[in-house]
Parts: sequence; C-alpha cells; structure tokens
Amino acid sequence: MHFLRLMLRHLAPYKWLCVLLIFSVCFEVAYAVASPLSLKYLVDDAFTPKDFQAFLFIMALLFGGGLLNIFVSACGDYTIGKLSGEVIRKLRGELFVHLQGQSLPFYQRYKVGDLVTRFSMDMSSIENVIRFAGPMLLKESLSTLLGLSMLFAIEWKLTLAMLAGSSLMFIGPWLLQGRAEIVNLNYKEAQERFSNTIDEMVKGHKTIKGLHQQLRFRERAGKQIQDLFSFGLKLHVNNSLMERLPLTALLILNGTMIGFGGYLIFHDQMTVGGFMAFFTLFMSVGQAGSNLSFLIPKLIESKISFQRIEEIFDQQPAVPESSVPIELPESLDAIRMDRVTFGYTEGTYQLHDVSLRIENGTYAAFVGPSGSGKSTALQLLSRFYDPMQGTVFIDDYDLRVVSEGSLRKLSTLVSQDTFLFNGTIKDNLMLDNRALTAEDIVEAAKQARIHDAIVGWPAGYDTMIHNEGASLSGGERQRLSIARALLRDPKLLLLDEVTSALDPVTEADINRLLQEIRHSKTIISVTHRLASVVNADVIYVFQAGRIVESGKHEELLSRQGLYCSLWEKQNGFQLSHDGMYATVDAERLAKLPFFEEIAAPLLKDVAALFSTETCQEGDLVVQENEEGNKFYIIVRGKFEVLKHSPEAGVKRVAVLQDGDHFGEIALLKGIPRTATVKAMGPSVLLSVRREAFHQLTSEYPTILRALERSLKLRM
Ligand SMILES: Nc1ncnc2c1ncn2[C@@H]1O[C@H](COP(=O)(O)OP(=O)(O)OP(=O)(O)O)[C@@H](O)[C@H]1O
Repeated sequence: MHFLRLMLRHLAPYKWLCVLLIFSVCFEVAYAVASPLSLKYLVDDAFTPKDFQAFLFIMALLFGGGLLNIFVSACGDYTIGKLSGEVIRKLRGELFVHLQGQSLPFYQRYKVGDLVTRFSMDMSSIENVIRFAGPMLLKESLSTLLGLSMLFAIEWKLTLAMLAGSSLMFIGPWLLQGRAEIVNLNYKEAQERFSNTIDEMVKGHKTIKGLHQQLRFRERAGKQIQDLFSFGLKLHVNNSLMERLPLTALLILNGTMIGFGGYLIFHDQMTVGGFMAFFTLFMSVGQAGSNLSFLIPKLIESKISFQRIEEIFDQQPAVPESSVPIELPESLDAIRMDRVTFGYTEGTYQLHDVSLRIENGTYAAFVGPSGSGKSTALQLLSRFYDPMQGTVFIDDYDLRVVSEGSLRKLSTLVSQDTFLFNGTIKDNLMLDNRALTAEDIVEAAKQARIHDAIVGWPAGYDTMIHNEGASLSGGERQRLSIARALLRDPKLLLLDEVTSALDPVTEADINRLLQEIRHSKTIISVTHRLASVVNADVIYVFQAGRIVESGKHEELLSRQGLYCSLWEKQNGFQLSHDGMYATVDAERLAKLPFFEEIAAPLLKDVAALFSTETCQEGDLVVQENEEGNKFYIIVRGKFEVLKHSPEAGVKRVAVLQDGDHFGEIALLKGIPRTATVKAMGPSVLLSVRREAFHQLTSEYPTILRALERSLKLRM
C-alpha cells in the first residue's frame, strides 16, 4: 500500500496524462475482450444459420473497432512515454537538488557508488515500472475483470470452477514475495558495494600500487563479484519460480476447462459456439492473469528502488538553511567564535570551548600539531558544520541564520583537497561568472604563479581537465584553486595548507602574494609551516582541540611555550631555492634527544653526513617489514605513518611534518621497519645511511655509545 501511495504521489502532478492513459487502456481492453465474444455470434448467429448479412455486420464491427483500437493504442503509447519521462525527469531533478542541499556528514555516510547506483539502477527500475509494468498492471487487471464478467455471462458454472482453480496461479508468487524482496535488496546492496570498490580503485590506483595492495583489492572485488553472482542467481531462480508456477497452474486449468466444458456440451447445457467463445476468452483471461504474475518481480524490484530513493529524500541536511535567511552585507567587521565545542560524531570532540575574534583586514594564522583541530575550526568558520555548543558569528550574525549564498559570496575556502571540474582551465577559473574578462583570468593566474605553466600547454587556457585534474601535479592543482579563489574576490579568504604542495620558490611567491593582498581582505590561513606566519597579525596555536596560545610571532616566541618548541623544531635547516638541496645545523641536531650528549664539533661531522632526498605525493620512503638502513629528518612536507594489520587493513597511525624525524634505530642496527612512511605531498628530507654513520662512529666511538644509551632509554 505504501508503495502504491508513493507511486500515486509521483503521478499526481500529471492528472491529465493519467486520464488519457486510463482511457486508452480501457479501450484496448474492451476491444480485446469483445473480439473473442464475436466468435460466439459468428458461429451461432452467422455460420450455423448461414446468415451472410449477419456475417458482414459482425466483420464490419470487428474491422472498424480494430482501426480505432490501433489509433487509441498509439496515443496510449505516446502518453506512457511522456508520463514516465516526466516522472523520472522530475524525480531525478528533485533528487539532484536534494543531494546538493546535503551537508558534509551526508557525503561521508553515502559513498559515490551508493548514490550512482540509486541514480542509475534504481531510477531505471522506477522508469520501467511506470513505462511498462504500471500500464500493463492496469491493462491486465482490467482484462481479467472484464473477461471474467463475460465468462460468467457465457457460462457461470464453468467460470466458477475455473475461478476456484485460478487461486493456484497466485499461491506461488504470494509465498515467494517476502524472499524475493530480501534477495532483491541484497542484490542492489551488492551492486553498491562493487561500485564503491571500483570508485576507490580508480581514485586510489596510485596508493594501491604504491602500498602494494592490489591483492587485497582483488580479493575484496573477487568476494563482491562472487556476492553479485550468488545474489544474482538467487534473484533469477526466485523470479523464474514466480513466473513459472502460475504457468503450470494455467495448464492444469486448461485441462479442467476442456473436461468440464465437454461435459456441459454433451448434456446440452452449452452450445459449441459458446464453448469456443469461452475457450478463447478464457485463454486471453488466463494470459492476462499470467502476465500479472510476470509483473510481480518487476513490481517488487521497483518497490525496493522506490524505498531506496525515498531513504535519500528522508535525509535532512545537518547544516540547514534558516527558514528566514539573513543576507550578509558585502563587507565585514569581524568574524568570531564564541565558546565553540564541536565533534564530528556524537561523543567525540575535535574542538573544545574555542573562542577567537578576527578583525576585518587581519591576516590570522592557525598553527599547531597535526590533528589539533585547525582545519576543523576553519570548516566551522565556513559553515560546513555547525558547532555542537557555542556560536560562530560574522559581525553580529550567527552563521546559522545567514543565507548560504551571501556567506559563499563573502568568503571562499581554499582547502588542501583541491577539486577541479571536468572542463577547460578557463571554465574552471571562471565558473559561472560571465562578467570576468580574459585579462582578469590571466591576471589571477599570474598572481597564483600558474600562468606560465598554462601557456606552456598546447591548448593553453583551453586545455581540458579530465578525471578531477589527475593529469596535473598537486602544485598545479593547488595554484589553479588559488587563482579560482582570487577571481571570486572574497572579503574573507580561508586557506587550508594551501602551500603544502608547492615547491619553496612558488611557496615564497604565494606568501608574497598574500602579503600584497592582506590589507584588502581578511585572511585566515591554516599552516604547519611557521616560517610563513611570522608576519601574521595574530597567530592562534591549537593543541588537542583548544587554543593554547595566541599573539604575534615575537610574543609567542618569548613565551617559550608550544609555539616556541614548534618553531625550534622547524629551524636550523637551509634549503636551496629550487628545493633540491638541504642542510642541517649542528645546533639543530643537538636538539634531537639521541644526539644531545654528543659534543658540538662532532655533531658538525654528523651534519655533513646527511644527504638531500626529494619525494612526491604517494612516494613510500620507508616500507613496513623491510630492513631499515637510513635515518630521516623532514625538512619540509607531510608524511603519514601507516601500519598494516590483518583485521583493519592499512591504517594511518600518525602524521609527521617539518622538523619531525623517523627511522633512527636504523643507525644502530638493520632491524625491519615497524611501519610504512608515505609522502602526502612534495617533500624534502635529509637522510643518513648506517654505513656512512658507522665510518664516523668507528673514528669517534663516543658518538656510538651516546647514541646507544639514549636509544635504550627511549625504547
Ligand atoms: N570528517 C571527519 N570525520 C571524523 N573525524 C575527523 C574528520 N576530519 C577530521 N577529523 C579528525 O579531527 C581531528 C582534527 O582534525 P583537523 O584536520 O581539524 O586537524 P588539523 O590540526 O588541521 O590537522 P592537519 O594539520 O593534519 O590537517 C583529527 O583527529 C582528525 O582525525
């Protein structure tokens, strides 16, 4: 019933098309039922008495009715096409808009495959039901009802006998329906899971290869393909049984009809013409009945599809637009957080009681260790999430009551995960702003230091971007997204690690650009590279979801707190302009716990042993279980530390960044690495090999002893 209500709700806006469809179906059915009846009159009133006039009259009626039937059926076919097309068009459009209105948590819950399957498979199963199964259901039900009343008129006893036997036709489908629904749902979910695997495999092909996870993916896909096979087989067997059982029942009924009909003729209770008409009509009613049972699997499939699409429609955005949204003015005085607490999921908190105020025209920076909540704070300032407690204000407007359109016009977020649309470079830069001129675009591209690269490509600004920009380097994608943000000319520019994928020269250029535009905008920049925030008007230092320090660079250094220790960790390195050659000071090495006992002159020799290594996003510096023979210090860049376990697969256990070090045990012995270390973007490392280190320690055994002592303490 719920399914019928859903279906009627979607058909309701097209009343006239429905009326036209019902009319054409009724006409077709009436003609189909009347045709076999003509046999009775042909045999009993024209052939047996040899009445030619009556014969001509019946033939004329049949022929005229036939022509009219063809015309009405053609109109009916057009109506069905239009009706199903309109319903699906509306449904697709509404679902699309509904998806756009959803917030980030929705997109974390539903994966690409889930949504694509609903848009493709489920929509076509609904389209099928409206285009074929629905009209057929109407037609065959009417044919059955009308045919049955005619059969009663011809011979009620025989009809009653047949009717009693007909219940056999529906017992099978009735018994199998519950199982059919479950199998159908299982099959659809298996399709979703497989689509998600394909999506992950395409997007993560580099990582899968890099971490040598092909086998795991093949096993996962193999299992899912096996599921598709088993559920598909069950579905097929179930559907076939639902279709075949009524046909078997129909055969039994035919035998009954011939036996009982013959008995009535032999006892003069029925004419031969009447029996012929009854037989033909019964066959067509039987056909209609079995057609109805053929429809059952299709109806069950579309019922599940309707439910799956309704499930999406039932999802409400976690960050809803206010019912009376306020338009923000075109300029802003300040943006602030007032005692904001937030967690991505119930019971977890990524921000605790955070308060801050950033005045118009300020260049503010959020810094702190990885995972301390900097990006989360930025997401709340852009209202991608709402706080659990506390409020985010722009001027004195709570972001929850502000119209999304005016907020997006005022502020633009450039994040670490740049997304480029399939289209040309120009389309990606202009988006929907037709007012932009070619000069504006070139100017922004120059500012973002991407113009030279673009004009170097054969098609220049008309170069097509495919596959979300996978053919471009991380730095190129990042610079394009900066240019795109500049073209929107926002008053509030929110930057999340925008220079992390850039080489030192481009990074310096972008930092210079930010200095140039900082007075015409409010800029909030999340970064882990402290050298880029020394000029900031205010720096907020995050730790475990709280702001633990704030102020200018010099003030924070003098406090000797977390900022100061992060600063010291990142200092003491020199990097050439092209980012290809780095060195480390002996003073910086002395800050490493296992080198602290070693005298300064000896550390100078240790520093000279380091050589520079550069790597790109996805490169594996260290692989779990492989023998280690190098120690690394990160000069710039971000690395994730991954560990593999049979239960959880590959899991990120830490993120390392500028100034962090790893693999020091390899300096003493070549034991297997306990984790994999993978570059999250272009990076520069300093490394020293155990063999080189041993040459030095054989000259100065004190170094070796000091190192052994401090590593023993640490382990
Ligand atoms: N969408 C999410 N769902 C659940 N947890 C999340 C989500 N995004 C981030 N987190 C978690 O929230 C915490 C804070 O993350 P956030 O990205 O804000 O930190 P960050 O200081 O910006 O770190 P980084 O410099 O590494 O980006 C981390 O523990 C992270 O794993």
